[in-house]
Amino acid sequence: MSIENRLPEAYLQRMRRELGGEADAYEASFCEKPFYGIRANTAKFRVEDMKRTFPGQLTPVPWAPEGCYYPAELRPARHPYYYAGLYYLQEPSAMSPGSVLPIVPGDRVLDLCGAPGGKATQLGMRLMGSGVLFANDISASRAQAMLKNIELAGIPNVYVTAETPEHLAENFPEYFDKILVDAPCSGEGMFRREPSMVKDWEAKGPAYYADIQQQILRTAVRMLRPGGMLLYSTCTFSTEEDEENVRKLLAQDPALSLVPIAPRPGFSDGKIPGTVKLWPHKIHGEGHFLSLFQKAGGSDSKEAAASKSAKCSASKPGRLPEEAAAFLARLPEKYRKLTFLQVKENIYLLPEDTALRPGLHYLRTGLFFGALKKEHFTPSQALALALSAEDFSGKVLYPLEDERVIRYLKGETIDTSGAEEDGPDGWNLICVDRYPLGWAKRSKHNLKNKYCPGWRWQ
Ligand SMILES: C[S@@+](CC[C@H](N)C(=O)[O-])C[C@H]1O[C@@H](n2cnc3c(N)ncnc32)[C@H](O)[C@@H]1O
Repeated sequence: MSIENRLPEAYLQRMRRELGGEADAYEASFCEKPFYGIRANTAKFRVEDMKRTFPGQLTPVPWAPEGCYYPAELRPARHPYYYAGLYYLQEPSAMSPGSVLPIVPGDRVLDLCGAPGGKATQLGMRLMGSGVLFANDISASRAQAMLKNIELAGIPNVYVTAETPEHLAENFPEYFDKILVDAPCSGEGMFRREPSMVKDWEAKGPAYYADIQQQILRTAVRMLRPGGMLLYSTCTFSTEEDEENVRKLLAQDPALSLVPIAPRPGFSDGKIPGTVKLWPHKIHGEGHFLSLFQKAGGSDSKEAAASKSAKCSASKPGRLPEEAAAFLARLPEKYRKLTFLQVKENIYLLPEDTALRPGLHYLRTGLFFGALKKEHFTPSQALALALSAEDFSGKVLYPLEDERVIRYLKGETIDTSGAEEDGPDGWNLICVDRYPLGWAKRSKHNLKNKYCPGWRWQ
């Protein structure tokens, strides 16, 4: 199909005007096939191990140290390591915002427009279990999809909410150290990969999104602590949505300054120095825009922000029911010292920052530890993926090539009679190599499958 038939006339005219001598290269990029990206979950799995898993098949994404390209025929989602949450499949350019925002363990991080969670899982992994990730999306159904990705990635220190930015801001004034606003946009950078975005562009256009983005950004800034940093990204090229929004935000809030993003291979300058554009005709990836801000006044420390919000923290919990307490006693100390929250039969282990606020729509409050049914405790799928094999004494380690790995992922009961891994009855963590997949309950010579039914290998 010709480029004129694929893209709206008004869009083509604008791009030809703006890109000048590069317009032909931009249009020619629509003949290329999309690029596929895989990002190591470095909280569990090193990039070198990922490369060894797919020998000779992965090549580095130049701007994202944890990212690689893979050939379409590889199908890494049909591999048991995918079910162990060891990597995430992500469009290569979409790896840039989560890699540029300078997250350090211990940070309070907000991903305000987070679903389906590509960047949220990246931010969460960079926290390495310390600090807290708030993963939010205005849409509850999209936030639900994000929750699954976060659980699969094994991120324990997380709150997942489905909230308006305004409602969050009322509850978390100047609370976060780092905020990502990966805003809804007109999607021009995705036209090659997702032609359906073209229809949305024709129906709404950049101006519609620019207003929403400005509103989201202003609200996000209210939640940024003095000294904190905010990354604003879109997957569009329109100046109205990108640089104009940067200018408006800087003009309306004197406390904000633009932090120049350090050059990386593949990064081109935006129209404002220090901002970044990724262009599909210059890189192997789709279009993106990035800008980084800092709020003045870093003297207001994290501790001060903590005391400001301490009055809203969770109330002191009661005692854990006996079976759940016995199970918790088998976990490492870092889990045992967490505050727990029981909501009906479900028990959650709250991040050190017990940032619960009444009236917010939480889909997840911390690590889902497990459920109690008639006093009996069942550990959760999320807990299995947050643990490492060393964290739990009762476990079965199957090598990758063992056919029982796929049988376990399909939900089958595994007969262990005569097998050397027979052990005491009770809960066992089933692992592929040394990476947890889920739970099974051993009874005599059977491992009764407790793998989450919705997650099964199809
Ligand atoms: C570009 S997508 C985010 C992609 C996501 N960051 C990722 O990497 O997977 C934008 C998201 O913003 C959400 N959204 C739209 N309007 C919003 C608003 N006013 N506040 C918060 N999120 C919003 C949409 O539901 C959508 O999931």
